[in-house]
Amino acid sequence: MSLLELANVSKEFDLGGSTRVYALDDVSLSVNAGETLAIIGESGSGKSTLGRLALRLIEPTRGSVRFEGTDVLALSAAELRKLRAKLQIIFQEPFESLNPRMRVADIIGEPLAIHRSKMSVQDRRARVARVIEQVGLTPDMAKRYPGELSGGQQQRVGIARAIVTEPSLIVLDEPTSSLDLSVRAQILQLLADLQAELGMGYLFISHDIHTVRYVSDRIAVMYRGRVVETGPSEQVFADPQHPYTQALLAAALPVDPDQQLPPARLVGDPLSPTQRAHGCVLYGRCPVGEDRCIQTEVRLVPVAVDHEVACVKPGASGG
Ligand SMILES: Nc1ncnc2c1ncn2[C@@H]1O[C@H](COP(=O)(O)OP(=O)(O)OP(=O)(O)O)[C@@H](O)[C@H]1O
Repeated sequence: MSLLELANVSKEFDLGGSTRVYALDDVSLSVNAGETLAIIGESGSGKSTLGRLALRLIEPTRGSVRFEGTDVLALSAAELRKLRAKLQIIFQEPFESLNPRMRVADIIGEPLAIHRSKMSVQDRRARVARVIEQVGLTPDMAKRYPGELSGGQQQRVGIARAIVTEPSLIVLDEPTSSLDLSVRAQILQLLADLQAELGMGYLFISHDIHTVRYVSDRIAVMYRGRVVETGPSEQVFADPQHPYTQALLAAALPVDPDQQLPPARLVGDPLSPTQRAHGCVLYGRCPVGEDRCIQTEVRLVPVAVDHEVACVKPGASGG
């Protein structure tokens, strides 16, 4: 069974009058235990909206969200609080997400006070000490304040706070993009080690193709609120089918000298977020777009095992 299952989820933000932002448009995806599903796309593609929606920090306009089989949208406030022990989130800016006036041990222990209120003070302390060690912090850091730590150490505190209640899924919203390259690699390694040890599923949001390639088992490529391609990462990287994925990879990865075809490039201007595309969401920017691309709804269709693409001519731009 999937840990997290989003089915036909849309999110529209009302800007007043009749203006709406179509942040997510009919998105379906799932995350299984122990795996990392990476969501990649440029700024404004709907990645953070998706992550927040998975935790019901915001509500979808349409569609369903299930966690371990439970309808998340039907939960009462008390039930939702309980669920948060199993479904955690780590944000991009560690410092902003940590209370500067609390000591590290209290920050990490706070979810236990909320979700494991019957736990004795002694057990709570022991659990916090164990998690501090698991994330690679030293025991003396327990008494410090976030402002006394480096960015990497702060993110380790954020990770410790997220895993202290033994969640089965963590949403990671650009967890390393505010960190230096060397620190970034260490944090990604820590996240991989923790996943191997604890078996958690990760919904990993990133705009960085290199990070995504390193961390993900499966990938969902988003553009303007829609998933345009999804599949096992290795396969999507080796054989991208959607012109947008091809352009994304061509822009970020070194050119293959054996490659005969010119790299895929996007043309024209992107659709405004307040316009909903009826056909392909990339129409107008796509190097191989045709009239039929806007005349019909473009759905995700299988091109290989577990590999789906929302394009009427997959593989066409050959980037
Ligand atoms: N509260 C809101 N009110 C109105 N529009 C919003 C709101 N939150 C997000 N949006 C819009 O929804 C679209 C998707 O935003 P979202 O933050 O999910 O994208 P993103 O892919 O995470 O981008 P980034 O990488 O820049 O964070 C954007 O056009 C954004 O401006």
